[in-house]
Amino acid sequence: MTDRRKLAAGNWKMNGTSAALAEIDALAEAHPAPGCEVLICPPATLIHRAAQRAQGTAIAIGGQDCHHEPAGAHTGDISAGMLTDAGATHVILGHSERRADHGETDALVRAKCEAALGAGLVAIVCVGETLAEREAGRTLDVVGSQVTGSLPDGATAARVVVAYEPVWAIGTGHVPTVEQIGEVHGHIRKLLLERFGAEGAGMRILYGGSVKPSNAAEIFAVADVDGALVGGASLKAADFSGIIAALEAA
Ligand SMILES: O=C(CO)COP(=O)(O)O
Repeated sequence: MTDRRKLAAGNWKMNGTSAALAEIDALAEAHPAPGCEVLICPPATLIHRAAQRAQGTAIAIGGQDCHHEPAGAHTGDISAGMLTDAGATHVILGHSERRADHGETDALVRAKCEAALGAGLVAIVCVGETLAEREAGRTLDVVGSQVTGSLPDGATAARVVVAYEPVWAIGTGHVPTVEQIGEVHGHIRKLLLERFGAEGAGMRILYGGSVKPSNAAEIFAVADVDGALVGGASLKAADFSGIIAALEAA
């Protein structure tokens, strides 16, 4: 058995100003010694202050994207080194919203992942099919090629996490069945094992898409689900707390 430490990751997306930092305080108070890793990825404007607030707590702070180059003429972008400088330890890469809104390809996500690893960050690489792709029976092909194309050769269990987020489940309240989640997570695990061997056995695979306190326990009971990447339900400490509790109990 490979020991994979479970991870509850919150993706605040483009939500939150200064007042939202109080949620981090509340979360830290509710979980002084959680039985899983807890990560909050606030918008870039809050990373530095969030990291300061989280100091001395069990909560890690991450970014939601980084550029693939270390510095240069890239207006509006943020490098991996800037994230670590601001206090981040993790970064989400290749989220479907970035793939859709910013045209991010697997090759670009892979380059970003290399940059993140080079800066000492843990990279959470997102993959997932659209509804049309699922209905066409292409889910495993699509997710498989995203995993293959987005992960760099040097990926290790300690530094790379995969997040399976079906696009049609994000923010919709629609959740795949536990069988569907298990099928995709099992396929991702097989690909990771084939390519990375023991490192692939140790890599965490998170599920994301409409995870709530009410459905978290049944999702966490699925084989090869090592935690969650949570959007809406991570914005309020009370909701995220319920998901953390379900993961601790899993
Ligand atoms: O995209 C997600 C996390 O990255 C999931 O978002 P929701 O939890 O709001 O569906």
